[in-house]
Amino acid sequence: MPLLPTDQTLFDAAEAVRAKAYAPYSNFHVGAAILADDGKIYAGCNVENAAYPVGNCAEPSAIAAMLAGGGKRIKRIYVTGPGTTPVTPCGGCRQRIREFADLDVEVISHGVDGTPLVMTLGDLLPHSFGPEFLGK
Ligand SMILES: O=c1ccn([C@H]2C[C@H](O)[C@@H](CO)O2)c(=O)[nH]1
Ligand SMILES: [Zn+2]
Repeated sequence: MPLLPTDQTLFDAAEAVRAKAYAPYSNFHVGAAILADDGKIYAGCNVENAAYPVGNCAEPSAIAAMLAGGGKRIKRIYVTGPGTTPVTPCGGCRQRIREFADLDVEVISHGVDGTPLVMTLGDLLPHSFGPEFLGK
């Protein structure tokens, strides 16, 4: 199946930033593109480090870009990676997305050549802990 047509712009943004990923250690380049509540698209890539554990994923880069650019909430997020297998956010990133998205927000993942996998944040992170537990 081809891309969901209305998501072409988000996919293109994820792919454009994926080309800028700094991933010399894994050679696994990831891009993330957020459609935010302000209607803008914010993108980020993974940034690895010689001290492996301090590298970061694409999703927090995109979240940081959103906040820096004035967006506050994630309305939709696209994650792209190499190959044909959808790249779903890692566990830590699911929690990071949780901070800024409602549980019905769709997280769309796929490799550049693959079929999109559309899941809600609630599907990806069931029974989750979030800001409302702390009164936010
Ligand atoms: O959803 C994901 C999964 C992995 N990575 C990155 C982390 C690391 O740089 C590389 C290999 O795990 O891919 C992301 O950016 N996002
Ligand atoms: Zn991650």
